[in-house]
Amino acid sequence: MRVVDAAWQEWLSSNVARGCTPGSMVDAMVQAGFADGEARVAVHHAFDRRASGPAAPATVADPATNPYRYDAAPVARGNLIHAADREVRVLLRCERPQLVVFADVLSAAECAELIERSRHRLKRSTTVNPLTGREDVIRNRTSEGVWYRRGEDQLIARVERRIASLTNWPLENGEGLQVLHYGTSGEYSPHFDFFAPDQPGSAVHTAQGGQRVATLIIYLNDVADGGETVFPTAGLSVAAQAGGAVYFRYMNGERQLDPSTLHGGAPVLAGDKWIMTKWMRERAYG
Ligand SMILES: O=C(O)CCC(=O)C(=O)O
Ligand SMILES: [Fe+2]
Repeated sequence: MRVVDAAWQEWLSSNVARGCTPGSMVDAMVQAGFADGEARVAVHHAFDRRASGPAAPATVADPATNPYRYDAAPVARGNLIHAADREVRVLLRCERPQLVVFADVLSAAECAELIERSRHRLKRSTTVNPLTGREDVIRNRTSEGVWYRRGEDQLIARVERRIASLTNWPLENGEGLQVLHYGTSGEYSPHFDFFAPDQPGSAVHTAQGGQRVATLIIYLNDVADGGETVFPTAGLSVAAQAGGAVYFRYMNGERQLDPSTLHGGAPVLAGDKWIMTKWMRERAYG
């Protein structure tokens, strides 16, 4: 008979913090050799502990006074990651900021289908107003987008399962996928994907699912010139190549937010650019 030792306690609290469901945790413990009743009690207590202590407030790290501590990212190690139904190649890993570039997340046919089905649904993109929390159309984000509900159809559901496996983050913690289109000269100036903790408008967005913790941007076409995803603080840019993707993680287990994940979409200099983005939350979303 197994006992809930310190290592299991640690496992329980980190899975509660990651937003796992009680059922999936009980199943995992039973598979590891715990009796069903015992697993249920341990999981129940782990959720109680979280309910009794408020989570530390999220804070933006400061390189001078409070540097970001890089804990282990959930993405698996290795050069090839088995992501549900597809083998995905790793092209580059960066530790500071925590970033991984992938090839072949989507097939050419999947990219083409996602572009075609999005083309007629596009709307001018908005940006969250940090003061009000409302979505505003602003000049520094010249793109058009469409949101897909989670699991909206078979293709979206399959891609979401693949992304959850690739990023090793629960599917339920993901926002709906967003497809974005930039025409020639379209761009998105540098910004953070997390909600600024000190801005009153952020509470509206974090009320459900908590903070954003990581982003996966998938490129749906090859951009003829320009349109890289740029990380100005890190001095890094990722070229848009159909089926490839960039993952970056900006919140650690202590709820620090990494300012070196500042990023944007560089102006498209020739042709157009299509991307699909998955934002991941601390807890179940939607
Ligand atoms: O267009 C890009 O490469 C970046 C897009 C982005 O940062 C976003 O949608 O949040
Ligand atoms: Fe972004």
